[in-house]
Amino acid sequence: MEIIHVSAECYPVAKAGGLGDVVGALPKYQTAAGHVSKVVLPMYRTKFLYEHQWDVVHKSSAYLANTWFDYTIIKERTNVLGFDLYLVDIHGLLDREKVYGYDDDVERFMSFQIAVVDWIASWKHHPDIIHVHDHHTALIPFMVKYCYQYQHLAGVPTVLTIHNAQYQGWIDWGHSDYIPHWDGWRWGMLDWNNMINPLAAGIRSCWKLTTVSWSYLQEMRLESNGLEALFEYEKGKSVGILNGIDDKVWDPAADKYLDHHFNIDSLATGKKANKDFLCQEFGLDPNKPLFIFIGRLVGEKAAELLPRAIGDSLFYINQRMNWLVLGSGETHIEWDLGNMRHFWPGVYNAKIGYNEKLSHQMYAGADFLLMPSRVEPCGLNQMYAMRYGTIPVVRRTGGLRDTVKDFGEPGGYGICFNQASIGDITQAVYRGVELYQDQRTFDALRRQVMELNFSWDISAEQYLDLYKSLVP
Ligand SMILES: Nc1ncnc2c1ncn2[C@@H]1O[C@H](COP(=O)(O)OP(=O)(O)O[C@H]2O[C@H](CO)[C@@H](O)[C@H](O)[C@H]2O)[C@@H](O)[C@H]1O
Repeated sequence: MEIIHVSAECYPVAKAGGLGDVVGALPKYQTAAGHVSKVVLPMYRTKFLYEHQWDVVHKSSAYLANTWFDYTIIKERTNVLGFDLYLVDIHGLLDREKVYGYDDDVERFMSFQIAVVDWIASWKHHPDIIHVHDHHTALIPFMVKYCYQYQHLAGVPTVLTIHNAQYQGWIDWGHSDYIPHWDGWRWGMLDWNNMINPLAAGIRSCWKLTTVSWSYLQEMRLESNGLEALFEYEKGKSVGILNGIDDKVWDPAADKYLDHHFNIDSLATGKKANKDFLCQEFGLDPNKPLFIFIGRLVGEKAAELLPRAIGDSLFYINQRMNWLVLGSGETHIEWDLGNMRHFWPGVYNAKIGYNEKLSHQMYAGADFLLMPSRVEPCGLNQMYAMRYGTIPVVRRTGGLRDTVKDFGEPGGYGICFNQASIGDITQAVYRGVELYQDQRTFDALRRQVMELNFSWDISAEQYLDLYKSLVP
């Protein structure tokens, strides 16, 4: 089967969060299973671009409204990632250093999608599946169905995976001409609350809709930033498939970012060596349990609760733990978390920014990982943490609910709580501190989480079954 993934991110080419991890891993597993899985993403100016060799495979032009733009498709020469990787170069629009965050993001991702469809439309054959991810690529299912010039692609099955329904890519109706000439009777497929809503258009136009956990699929019908009724309406074509993790990249026995490798047999010494390193680097106490947070500092992750929750847990639990935070996001949260370093020297530290290497070192060296998320479609951090013998402390929501079971329940191994509140977080931290004192139980749980299998093998199979149901 030939599958084309179209995405804004793909690790290690360009990653801003979990989307990059998924698109960097799933195609690898699909290719290993004997399929042709291709990834197409914008050509940003990233390190990966300059460190690899590329061949030009297609050059053409298209319109964005009344503006004619040239695009070039280049392909990585050696298949270094384990699948075919294509980048779309649109000079002046896509060739920037960051993935998102520019004033013209609408124009950037619109022209990217047009170029991708225009390129696929020029092929002599049709791919079996076009698989798009999140709102940046969600207009593609609409375009192949309803844009006159791409009508011959209308029979190609499209799958939309929603990694995060909070962001929908809203476009003003004044820019409806950004979409190549389309069947005007279909305006209702694009509209949601008097705006063009690319995510809503993708949900309506795609053949199958998937989300990255079963629980998130249910939750979206109740809370999805305005699209609740649509998810309810389209439930017949919706499926929840839990993300996996790339167990080659995330392997404590071979992780290229770690100085001290370990496996389940050397868990105690390996974790200690990594923890000692972190504590030394960040001026923390290696004899106390180390709690970490890694992620985007935004409301969805309940990140604005962190300063109070960390402060309260240090105060009320008598500084019987250390904290290390890695993240970037809203400025006031960054500022609060950075500033706290002066109040809690020796037990708290934070690195504000994005740092892939440090994130691996933290999963390896920590005792507990906190995820108090308000919304968590799947969550990868908790799975990475467990693979590195770190106990997850999570709010019961979305994929966190599906992957972590409280150690108080039969067969459980993590710490779970219900509310994204200071009280619930502090209480959960207290349970962690107490658990750490009971070294036998704590060690047994660390072994248990390391043995859990979150590999992509199972989920990749589920995607293939879904594709097969669409291909004649
Ligand atoms: N400052 C920083 N420095 C280094 N690394 C950092 C970092 N901040 C985040 N990361 C990394 O980014 C990834 C975050 O992945 P998540 O899945 O937890 O969240 P995200 O909300 O981005 O993804 C969305 O898509 C994914 C994929 O489907 C869903 O799992 C998730 O629930 C959904 O919100 C992890 O690899 C993490 O280590």
